[in-house]
Amino acid sequence: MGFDDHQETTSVRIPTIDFSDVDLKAPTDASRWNMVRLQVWEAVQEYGCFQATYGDLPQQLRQAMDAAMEEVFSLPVEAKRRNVSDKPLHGYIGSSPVMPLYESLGIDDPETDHGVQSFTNVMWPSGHAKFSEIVLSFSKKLSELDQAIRRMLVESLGVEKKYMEEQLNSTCYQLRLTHYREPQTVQEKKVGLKAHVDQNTLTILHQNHVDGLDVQTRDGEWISVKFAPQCFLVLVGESLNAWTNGRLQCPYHRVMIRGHKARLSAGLFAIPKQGYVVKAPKELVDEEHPMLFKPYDYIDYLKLRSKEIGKSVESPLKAYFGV
Ligand SMILES: O=C(O)CCC(=O)C(=O)O
Ligand SMILES: [Fe+2]
Repeated sequence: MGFDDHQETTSVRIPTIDFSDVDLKAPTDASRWNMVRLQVWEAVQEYGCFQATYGDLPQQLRQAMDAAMEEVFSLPVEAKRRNVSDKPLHGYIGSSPVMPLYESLGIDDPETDHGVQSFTNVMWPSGHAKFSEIVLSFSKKLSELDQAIRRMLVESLGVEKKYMEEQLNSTCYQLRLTHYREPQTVQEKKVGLKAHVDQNTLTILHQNHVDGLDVQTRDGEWISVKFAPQCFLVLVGESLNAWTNGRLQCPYHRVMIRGHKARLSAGLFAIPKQGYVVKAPKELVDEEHPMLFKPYDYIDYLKLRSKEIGKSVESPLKAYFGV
């Protein structure tokens, strides 16, 4: 599982859930909210992911985001290297010998003016208001979807009275922009991004028109995700797997570049805040569900992981913090 980057994919489809008529901020139609909540709950238990149809984020904004990504990735590498962060793995990543097609940039706090401005000013010292505006609107919309999905999950676990605030306030965001250039030679490996589980809480991914993301099922089969036009892919990460004491899957996924077109993706990552210790509520630990992980500091975990980038470990969180 997880290690074999060349195994064939199957035609099973991961579920698509329609958020279009769901009132995300203050649900007025409880029956619609509850119905979608159930679909979300079933999908994350079985697959740890689903596609979300989310018309509140207009197609135009997605296209603007694609154009903005093209523009930022076409900057000289010296400019991109100025994207640094004090958090491990949060800045520019590129020119890796094991993943030659992969290049990514990270924007911390992308749903705030301040976060976006700092990134934009680093990339374009004389400013780029249009870029900032697109990234900010895009991230704000996706963060609303993230909050609604996590509210649904906490309610489904039945711990909303005591832990809703904690769960929703435990995270900050990063927007990670990724460019996978087209393979230039037949010898060049087609692995865009090696199989991995996300370490953060929840990830919501957008891509340009080029597919390439594969997700692994519990049985070890790879599903090729065919993004529908209005869809985003929502993925559970290890921190949410740990917080729910293993009730949700956090699936392995990878990117394979199969054609001759560059792929772009923008993922909103909900990430445990600095200093937050990930620990399952005691209500989610019992005889039937013994505690799976020791409480851990997310940033400490990232530091450990960043030392072994490119290495495959089957259950990395378990290896470090398994009980
Ligand atoms: O580019 C993608 O679609 C996936 C990116 C991803 O899995 C990651 O950055 O963790
Ligand atoms: Fe990922």
